[in-house]
Amino acid sequence: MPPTPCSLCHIARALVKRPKTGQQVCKDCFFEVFETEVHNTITEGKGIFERGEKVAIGASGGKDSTVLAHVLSVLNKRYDYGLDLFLLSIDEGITGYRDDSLETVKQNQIEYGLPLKILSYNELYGWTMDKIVEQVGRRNNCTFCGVFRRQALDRGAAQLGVDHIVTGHNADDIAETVLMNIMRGDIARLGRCTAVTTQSEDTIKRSKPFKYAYEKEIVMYAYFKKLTYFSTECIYSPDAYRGHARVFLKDLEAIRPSAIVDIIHSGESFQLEQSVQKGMKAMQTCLRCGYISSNDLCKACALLEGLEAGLDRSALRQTQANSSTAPEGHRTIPMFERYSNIGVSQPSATEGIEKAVQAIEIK
Ligand SMILES: Nc1ncnc2c1ncn2[C@@H]1O[C@H](COP(=O)(O)OP(=O)(O)OP(=O)(O)O)[C@@H](O)[C@H]1O
Repeated sequence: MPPTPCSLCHIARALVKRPKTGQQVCKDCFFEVFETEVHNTITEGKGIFERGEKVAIGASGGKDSTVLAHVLSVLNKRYDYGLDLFLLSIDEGITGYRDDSLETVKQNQIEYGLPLKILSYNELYGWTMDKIVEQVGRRNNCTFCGVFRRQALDRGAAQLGVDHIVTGHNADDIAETVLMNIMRGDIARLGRCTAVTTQSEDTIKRSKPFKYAYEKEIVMYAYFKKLTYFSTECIYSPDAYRGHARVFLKDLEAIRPSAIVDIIHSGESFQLEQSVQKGMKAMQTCLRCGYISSNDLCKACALLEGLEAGLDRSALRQTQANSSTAPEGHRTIPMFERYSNIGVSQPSATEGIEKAVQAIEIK
């Protein structure tokens, strides 16, 4: 049988069947179409970047963020976005996992010529995930890790003086999140989980340029480009609830590959009713560390208090009666400095409270 020609250039031999569209394409056309789709996500509407912006790529050493670092470097040059790119890695303190993947990031730093900053949970919170798992067990550890990482990325970005963080969340991740938010009835998160860029008051802008990139295509891209990435799963138990959504999504994808993008489109079409929006809490700054929070204590400080008190589950159930200072001898996260490198002063905790009060005041 003669070889199938590429359905895009019609010249070279088709070597891959695109998981997203079923098109049979040659390697070069696959690279081009993959990169162009990411470029389209980046430039759609008024675009996610501004010229001259300093952008931190959340780099875990895994396939998604490695491909993101590579593709962003390529597109930044090809389309002259004018971005100043950095790699930002969070060391969660997971022996035999993150220490190995960080070695991959260090290699990427050399390959892509991008400056790298590594910030650890240990220096920020005084805890490693190894220590946390020792105390709380494996069951709830993903909650701690997710909350701590989110804040650690913001703090790392502030230290780098960047205004924008991009992560390698892909189409599969986003479709899973839509499903999870529906299953949990988390309407507020459902309303914002499909946005390419999110930014609330006084938080660093975050974007997901791989919003429409299928995980399978990211793996194919990394494989054909021979990129160096770390492919081991986290050694601690995965998020069980997300695991169910993932299995369900993979089953749907096997029957109908467009299921992933269809679920994202469904998520995009949800609109929050005004009554839901009104019920959402105003933001203030955490009384213990100054990080943006909808309660007196941010989630990370509430979790730390739980850890310090030797409890495992108390933390997410924040009480409004929290004290404003850490108990004696207990660790406080260094005060959050949103603008540490660019000389703009950060609002004080009281200013944060005043702002929150103003936000809910009926005038
Ligand atoms: N330790 C970390 N340091 C910096 N960024 C991270 C870290 N962990 C995750 N991220 C960012 O969050 C994104 C989603 O993380 P997730 O834990 O879902 O990993 P993933 O889907 O396996 O991604 P990857 O293949 O990049 O590890 C990553 O692509 C990366 O941009």
